[in-house]
Amino acid sequence: MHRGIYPGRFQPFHLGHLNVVKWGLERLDELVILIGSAQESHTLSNPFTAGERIEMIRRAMREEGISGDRYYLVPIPDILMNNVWAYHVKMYVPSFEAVIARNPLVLRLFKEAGSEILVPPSFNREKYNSTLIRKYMITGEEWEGLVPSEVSSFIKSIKGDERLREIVGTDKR
Ligand SMILES: Nc1ncnc2c1ncn2[C@@H]1O[C@H](COP(=O)(O)OP(=O)(O)OP(=O)(O)O)[C@@H](O)[C@H]1O
Ligand SMILES: NC(=O)c1ccc[n+]([C@@H]2O[C@H](COP(=O)(O)O)[C@@H](O)[C@H]2O)c1
Repeated sequence: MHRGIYPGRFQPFHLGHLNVVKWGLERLDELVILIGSAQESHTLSNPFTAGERIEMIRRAMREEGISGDRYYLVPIPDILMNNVWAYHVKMYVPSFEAVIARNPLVLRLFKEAGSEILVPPSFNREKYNSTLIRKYMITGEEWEGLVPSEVSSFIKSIKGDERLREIVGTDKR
């Protein structure tokens, strides 16, 4: 069994993330999708709760035909000590050998903790990045095509784009 973890904030989960998951599952038997900053929600950088992120990712996996036997979803709150974060993560997830990331801090911390490092390619990063998607939700530009369709319908069902506009004060109601 070759298992890996894929940490991210997934605010929201987009098509770049989905491509990374598929890339990871071609190389690993199982993937733990680690929902980081799980304590965060209702802010400009982190509008969605951990529970909402779990739901959007599960729907995206189902839409893509990825079996629940191949992945876990584990939310983990941040801690104040980077030096022990990799060990903190190990306490909450099934045992793993590999880490998938492009985030330099995440790569550094797991390299120091002795994990195997897998760096995926950048999948259309200029389009597929959550900061841009959150910006489009605020300005009203088309963001729906940048996320799996199950993610856009879920976000609309919870009025997530409206929440973001209210948080930044651009919603005029
Ligand atoms: N389009 C992409 N292609 C490949 N890797 C990606 C892509 N987008 C994000 N990643 C990687 O996935 C991991 C989790 O990403 P994260 O949840 O921070 O998304 P993000 O789009 O970078 O979000 P934000 O803009 O809010 O920081 C990180 O290692 C990040 O580098
Ligand atoms: N000290 C810590 O708690 C610590 C350290 C490094 C990364 N993380 C988390 O890992 C996740 C990494 O994901 P991103 O690549 O989306 O930033 C984030 O949620 C980040 O906060 C936490």
